[in-house]
Amino acid sequence: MDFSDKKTAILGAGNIGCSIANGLTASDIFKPSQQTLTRRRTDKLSEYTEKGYNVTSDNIEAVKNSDILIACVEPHQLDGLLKEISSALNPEKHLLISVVSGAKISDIKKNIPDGVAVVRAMPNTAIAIRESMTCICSETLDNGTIETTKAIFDTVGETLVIQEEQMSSATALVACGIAFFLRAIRAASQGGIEIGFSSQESLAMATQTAKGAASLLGSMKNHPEYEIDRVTTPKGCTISGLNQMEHGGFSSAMIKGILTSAEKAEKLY
Ligand SMILES: NC(=O)C1=CN([C@@H]2O[C@H](COP(=O)(O)OP(=O)(O)OC[C@H]3O[C@@H](n4cnc5c(N)ncnc54)[C@H](OP(=O)(O)O)[C@@H]3O)[C@@H](O)[C@H]2O)C=CC1
Ligand SMILES: O=C(O)[C@@H]1CCC=N1
Repeated sequence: MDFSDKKTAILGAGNIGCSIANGLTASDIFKPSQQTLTRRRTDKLSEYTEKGYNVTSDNIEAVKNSDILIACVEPHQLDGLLKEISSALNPEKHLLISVVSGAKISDIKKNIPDGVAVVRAMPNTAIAIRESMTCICSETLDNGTIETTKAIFDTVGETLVIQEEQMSSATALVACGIAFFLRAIRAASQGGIEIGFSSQESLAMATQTAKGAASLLGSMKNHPEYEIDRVTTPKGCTISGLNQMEHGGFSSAMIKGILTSAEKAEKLY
């Protein structure tokens, strides 16, 4: 899909908003000059002004100058943003993509004019380096909005179209998930320090090992346990370490954390 004559507005350019902007620029699908970033404290976006993005605190101006709007404010800020931009929304022109956790399409539609296309997307911060997993949903699958949204997010990682009922689960597994795996890498590097590596060495070793594990699954398409079986030499040290981790609740802690995050995501808006 060609977006060369389209413009985007990231409404609420904080952590995920700026990550999306960086990813879209890295993918070359939108140049910085095609992207407007908004937030109230625009001084915090000076590096983006320098890179050629349009930066403003005026959401209405951003909406009027753009085709694809990506709402990236915190859940409690969403209604205020939508009420503010409502009069500038044009059903013939705009596609509104919300990455806001917990806010359903029906919630969003209450605050905007009839006919404006609304899609929800749930990316993660690895979108900045085009390695996101992004889950997408819309009310209807036949109006082209999913295709457009997918075409955009396909350039910055993998995408999966899901039912809206699964969106809070996707938030936990995909969006929060980045933090969970980062914590696992930190724990591994702390273990590495205890067995004799410097902090720097240990983090580099844990990071590359985690990357290798993820790439193995991505390339070989095997189940993790199949790849684990190839590491656990009988009577060896890997199975001793794995079993010790399971006695400490490793898998259980990850599963319970994901359940807790999914429950919280459902209640965020
Ligand atoms: N962080 C993540 O990894 C992910 C977050 N999400 C969702 O994305 C949303 C944003 O999260 P996150 O980036 O972490 O939060 P941040 O607080 O970092 O970003 C929100 C931004 O919105 C700006 N903002 C608030 N009100 C307005 C307004 N009226 N007009 C314009 N800008 C406004 C804030 O800046 P200022 O105060 O200067 O206006 C801030 O920079 C949340 O709904 C979250 O659930 C989804 C997926 C992943
Ligand atoms: O922590 C949060 O609520 C947001 C949603 C997913 C990632 N960050």
